[in-house]
Parts: sequence; structure tokens; C-alpha cells
Amino acid sequence: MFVLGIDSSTQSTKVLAVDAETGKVVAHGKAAHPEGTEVDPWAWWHAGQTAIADVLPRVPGPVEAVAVAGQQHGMVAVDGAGDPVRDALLWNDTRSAQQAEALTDHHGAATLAHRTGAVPVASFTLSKVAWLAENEPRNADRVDRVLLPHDWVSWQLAGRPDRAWTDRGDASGTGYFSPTSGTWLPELLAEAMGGRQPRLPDVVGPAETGDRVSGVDGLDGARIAAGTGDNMAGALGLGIQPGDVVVSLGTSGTAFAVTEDPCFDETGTVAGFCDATGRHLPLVCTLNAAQVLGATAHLLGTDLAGLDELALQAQPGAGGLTLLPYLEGERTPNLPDAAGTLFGMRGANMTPQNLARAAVEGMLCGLADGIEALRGVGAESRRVLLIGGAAQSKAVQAIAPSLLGVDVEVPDPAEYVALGAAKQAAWAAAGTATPPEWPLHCTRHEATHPERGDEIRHTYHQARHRMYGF
Ligand SMILES: Nc1ncnc2c1ncn2[C@@H]1O[C@H](COP(=O)(O)OP(=O)(O)O)[C@@H](O)[C@H]1O
Ligand SMILES: O=C(CO)[C@@H](O)[C@H](O)COP(=O)(O)O
Repeated sequence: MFVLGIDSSTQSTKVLAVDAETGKVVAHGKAAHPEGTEVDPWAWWHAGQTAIADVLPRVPGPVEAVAVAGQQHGMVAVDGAGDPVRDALLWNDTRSAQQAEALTDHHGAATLAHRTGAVPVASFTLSKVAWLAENEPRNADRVDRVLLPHDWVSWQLAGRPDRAWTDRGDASGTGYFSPTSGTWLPELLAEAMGGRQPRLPDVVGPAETGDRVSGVDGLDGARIAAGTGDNMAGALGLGIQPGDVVVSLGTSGTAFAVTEDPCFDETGTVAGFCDATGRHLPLVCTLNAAQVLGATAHLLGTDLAGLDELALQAQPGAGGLTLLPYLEGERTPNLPDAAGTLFGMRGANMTPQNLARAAVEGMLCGLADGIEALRGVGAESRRVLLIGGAAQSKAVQAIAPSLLGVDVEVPDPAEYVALGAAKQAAWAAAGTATPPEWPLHCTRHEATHPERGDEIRHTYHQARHRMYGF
């Protein structure tokens, strides 16, 4: 039996065709998304259609089921005819920072953390709908339903029936869902939207089928599973268990773990999301990960391999250069209007090698803080797994263990979010109590000098304190 896993992430759609018995990938395809933090949702559907059409002819048998994982939080507001009322605002669009702050002031951080699992920041759908109501009331009046990016793509696969659906993992990133009861909090959505009450998708269970594919050549009739957020799918693809922490370095940097019980962090550092198996997924997210490396390579007139080479020629600590890498503003710490800052420049240390290393170290410092915050809510890190595009960086693989202070496992290169979606599709088709178990092979990188990592993090914290006072 073959299944498709779709990852509709920030930069692209990736599609994997997988043998459901063995977990072996038999074909893969990819199509790019437009740049920017405001995107026409149709672009994701067109990228999905392109990647699916590319993959299907190479699948050696019929596809029984498909699932979509998507970038979390994005606001896809659609009208009664099923068309977006405006471009979607993505998770990394910071214009709704003021609305997030106002919602937190109004309800109280502790109340929201316990009610919704998280203290909202600009990324959350709740802040974005509040921005829409305040700034574009005519568009807000036209909203019939609010979907997330993965719900939107699943809904297109089904031919846009009256019923749309989502799962508790992605729903838990909206800011109007209770991770404890597993139900929507429509009153929070209505209040944020000035009394308007859009329809919400049904929340289907981890192994349930949302609908069947309709109107896609070669795929019609296949089951469409619940789908989920990309981080939840990454966790499922890797099959992580309590004690494992995943660090994902894509457009976002995330650190997350699975727990049996919900987590609440009144400081807002850790978001208490749900996972894709019926458990919970405390998560810390930064806005600045792989693209910090891309931007630094560009500045140095090299490519990503060249950046790796340079960074590995420098000593730990980058000769005293420290980068606060908040190039796109930042979410954790919550500094939506921040820019990047380079500290410690001296005539002697201003070398391409040190700058390259400072970029890698600065990016990883945010994730090291994330792992520590996860420990603070009870999610231990006995093993750290590194995934996402920038996990393939040789410099990241070499520097991460000591900087994070723990041995790091790098799974063999694969699209683990799309693989998690494929696993969810296989689970829905099999109807078993637990998801299928597929083999995972990792390479271990040891933390040889964790004390050097502590020093680098200390310098990073000092730089942040000088700049932002905390
Ligand atoms: N070897 C590498 N070193 C550093 N960055 C890389 C490498 N390979 C890919 N990337 C970066 O990874 C990012 C894509 O990662 P991905 O996890 O697919 O992102 P997303 O899921 O956010 O779309 C791109 O910014 C790309 O430049
Ligand atoms: O907002 C979050 C997590 O809360 C991000 O992790 C998005 O889910 C986007 O992920 P990538 O496209 O970077 O994988």
C-alpha cells in the first residue's frame, strides 16, 4: 500500500510517496512558495498540485491515503464562496504584535496560558484575526470561516466540501483552542473579531479520515487524514517519545518535545501545543534559523557550503564576535520589532571566518535557550534530534552538540515533516490503535566541550542584556 505525505511549509511544498508497510520513500517532489510573510493561499494549492503531479507517475501502485502537514498559525480567512478574503498572514508576520499584547493585557497571561495553552504573540492566529478586525473591517465582515494553511490544502484536496476539518495539533496553535479539553474556544475568536463569529473546521482525531480526495487526477477517492502542523508532523515522522527533544532548523527554529500531560508556561516562552498522536507538544519557536545562515553567506559572498567551511575554520566563540540574529524581528524572546546586532567587533577579529561562526552560534543560542525552557516545564532532553534544512549544515552539526550542551543525533537526510504526514495517512488507512513504526537511522555527534558552549551562551546573554535589558 502507498501513501502520500505533503509538507506545505513556509518556503515550499514537499511531497513524499511512501510504502506504508516499510516506510520506504518511493518518490518525492517539491515546488516553491512565494517569498514574504503575506501569501495568497492559492499559491500553496498550486504548488501542492505541481508537486503531486510530479510524484504520482513514479508511485508503483495506487495511493490509498494522503495527509497534509502545514506551517502553523497562518490566518486563512475565506468568504462564503470559499475564496480567501485577502492574502494569508503567516506565522512570521509580526504586524499583529500590538493585538497580541492587547489580548494578553485584557485577559492576563496566566489566564490565557491555562485556557489556550499559550500566551499569544504576533504569530498566533488569534492575534492575526484581531489585526484583521481592527485594520480591515470590510474584509473581516466577509469572513465565513477561518482555516489554517494545512486545513486549506486538505480542503482543496477534498474539492471544497461544506465541511472543513483540522486536528488538535494545528488547532492548538490558533490561540482559540483548549489543549486540555480538545475543543474550540469560539468566544475568544468572536471577541477578537469584534463580535463576528466565523465557522471553524471540525477537529478530527489523530487516526481519523477527514474526507476523500475529489478532483485530483490519479488520487481521487484516496482518504485524506486529519493532517497537522509541521512541527507535530516532524515529531510523528521521527516517532519521538518523552525524553526526546527535536530541534528543527527551517525558516523557523523550533525546539519541541512530547509529553503525556498539557504544559502551561505563563511567561509565554513555551507554547503548550498538542501533538498528532493524542499527547502534547510543548514548543519554543524562533523566527530566525536557516535564513540567518543564508543571509550571512550572502554577505560574505559565498554559498552555504562556503559558510560551513569558513565557520569551521574559526575557534569556538568566534574570536569574541556575538550575533543577536534577530534579522526578522523575534518571537522568542518576544521582540517583534528587533533587528540583528553584532557585538564585540575588534580590528583583529573582523574576519569572514569569525562572522560565519558567529552566525551559526547566534542562531543556535536561541535554540539552546529553548531546550532549557522546555526543561523548565518538565520536558527532559535525554536525546536531541536535529532536523530541517539547516540540519544538513556541516558547521551546525559540528557546533550544535557543545553549544546545546548535549549529544545530538542527526537523522539521515529526509523530509521528516512530509514523512510524518505520510505516517499519519498510513495510520488512518490501517485503522490501528498506534501509528506505524518505521525505522530511523541517525548519526551521533558528541558534545565534546559543553563548557565552551556555556561560555558562548553566557556572552550571548550578556549581549542581549546590554541591548534589551534582560
Ligand atoms: N546545507 C545547508 N546549510 C544551511 N542551510 C541549509 C542547507 N540546506 C538547506 N538549507 C536551508 O534550509 C532552509 C529550508 O529548510 P526547510 O526545513 O525546508 O524550511 P521550511 O520548512 O521552513 O520551508 C532554506 O533556507 C535553505 O537555505
Ligand atoms: O510558528 C511556528 C511554530 O509555532 C513555525 O515553526 C511554523 O510552523 C513554520 O515552520 P517552518 O516552515 O519553519 O518549518
